[in-house]
Amino acid sequence: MTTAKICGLSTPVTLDPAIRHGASHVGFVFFPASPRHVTFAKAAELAARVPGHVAKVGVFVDPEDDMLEQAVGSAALDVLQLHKVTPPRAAAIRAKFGIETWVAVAVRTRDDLEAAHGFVGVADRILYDAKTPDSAALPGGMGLRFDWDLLEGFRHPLPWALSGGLDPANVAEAIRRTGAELVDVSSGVESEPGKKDETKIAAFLRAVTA
Ligand SMILES: O=C(O)c1ccccc1NCC(=O)[C@H](O)[C@H](O)COP(=O)(O)O
Repeated sequence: MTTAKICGLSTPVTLDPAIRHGASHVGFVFFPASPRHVTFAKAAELAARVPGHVAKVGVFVDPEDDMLEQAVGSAALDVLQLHKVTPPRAAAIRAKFGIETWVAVAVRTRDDLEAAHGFVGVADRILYDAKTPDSAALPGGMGLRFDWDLLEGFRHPLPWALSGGLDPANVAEAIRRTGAELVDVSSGVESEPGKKDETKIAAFLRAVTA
């Protein structure tokens, strides 16, 4: 059965429905340039509402240890999701924190998928996400989708998740075409950047389990 991470939650009024409607993972973004950024205090407040069967994922962009320490300490994170890290850096973070570690691989072409092989032994999961333009302020959360057919026949070296441009209308097809066991969404369940929408969250989670 496919499960889902709702990413970029920043308020109790959207976190609670995500949990109620069946998210397996909830994501908190620790990146000041993001409209979904949460402070350590806010992350602690949100994390306290998350039951044990739902995993708390911290989302980071090439983070310093100090940032990770404060985020892990305040929000009791279950998973570190790392964007823009090299394999040695991911290995160092995983060794230091001893927490399940995901690495985002930005995809535009079939060659981009090959980066996943570099993370064998240093990450627990690869999140295939759409590559954002070099000029973009964010490496994720922009509602961009990559060509799912690129995954066809690809031998995944690690457990993986599908991300990038998913929404309530396309997620069922995405799962059918790629066989993803875990899907991740952010802007596809928002009414505007950074503002999650309970109705869209519910519809997305319904479509995932349908
Ligand atoms: O969501 C953000 O603002 C963000 C900022 C910096 C790094 C990563 C970020 N999001 C990562 C995610 O896991 C998103 O859910 C993923 O990129 C998919 O986003 P979307 O295409 O908007 O569904």
